[in-house]
Amino acid sequence: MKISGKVALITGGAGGLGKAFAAALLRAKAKAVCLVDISSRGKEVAEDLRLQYPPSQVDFYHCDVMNYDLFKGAFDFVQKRFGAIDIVCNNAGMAASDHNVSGSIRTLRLNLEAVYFGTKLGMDYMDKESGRGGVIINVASMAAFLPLMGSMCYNASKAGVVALTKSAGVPEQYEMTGVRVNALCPSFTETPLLDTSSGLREMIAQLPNHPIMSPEYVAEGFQQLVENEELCGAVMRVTPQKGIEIVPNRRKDRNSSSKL
Ligand SMILES: NC(=O)C1=CN([C@@H]2O[C@H](COP(=O)(O)OP(=O)(O)OC[C@H]3O[C@@H](n4cnc5c(N)ncnc54)[C@H](O)[C@@H]3O)[C@@H](O)[C@H]2O)C=CC1
Ligand SMILES: CC/C=C\CC(=O)/C=C/C=C\C=C\C=C\[C@@H](O)[C@@H](O)C/C=C\CCC(=O)O
Repeated sequence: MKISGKVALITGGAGGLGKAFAAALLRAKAKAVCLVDISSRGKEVAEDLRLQYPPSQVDFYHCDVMNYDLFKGAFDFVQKRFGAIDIVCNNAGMAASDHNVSGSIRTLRLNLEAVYFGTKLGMDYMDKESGRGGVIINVASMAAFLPLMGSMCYNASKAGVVALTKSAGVPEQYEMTGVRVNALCPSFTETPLLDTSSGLREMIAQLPNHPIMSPEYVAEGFQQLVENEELCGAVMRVTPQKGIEIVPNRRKDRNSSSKL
């Protein structure tokens, strides 16, 4: 998809990766980006981006994406204001350690349930019937494949996002909807999330050859998932060791008559 002139909705847009994704779209001349976040910090982030990237429009919509009706309100707002939605990024996320039961349940709800809401809403608003097609990027993590110790629900939520995305992005579905759905799986990235779990930075520092990536580098992968029309149901890993790579899709190696 050519980004120029397009309209995007990014959840968790007040945070590290969400802001970097918004900036990447704005540099590529998106018409408008709406940052959807529970933190009122999003207002200043939107203001900052608006000043940096005229004449693109940048809005902030305050919303808890774990509430389906409130989240739908964000889609209605963007649709009404700009006439269409082309790009949805389900990025809002959190991490809690295993001993924190309520935090772990909230992690599953925000990182997986709300990504389901955003994927369903993205399809409802962008499919060929109500919209003009589009692309959904769901932010998972390398933790989907290489679990972080002490973060069962975080790891499970991210593995769930990968499975959910592959399901939503099967080619047969894309033919009907015109909406591509892809997953982005970064390794450790320099954002405020790394300061929410005690001892996490120390643990990362002890890993051999494990530099923390910049949000701007991860945003390069994000931009490829938006732009490359070949990618649907794709899972992209972004790591300092291997760079930006697409996880091979086994379906392609199978007999073409198989639906599995
Ligand atoms: N930083 C890292 O090392 C990695 C992060 N990720 C994923 O990237 C995504 C973005 O995280 P970061 O930018 O790193 O963290 P962050 O903490 O900077 O950003 C998360 C954003 O989500 C927002 N948010 C939290 N609860 C919300 C809710 N109920 N409704 C709406 N917004 C809500 C926060 O206010 C915040 O702005 C997350 O899904 C995270 O799991 C994946 C791999 C590595
Ligand atoms: C608690 C939340 C904290 C951080 C956010 C997050 O999502 C962290 C990611 C966790 C795991 C990252 C693992 C990263 C591994 C890579 O850097 C490489 O070591 C892996 C490279 C290739 C993989 C080879 C393979 O498949 O085995």
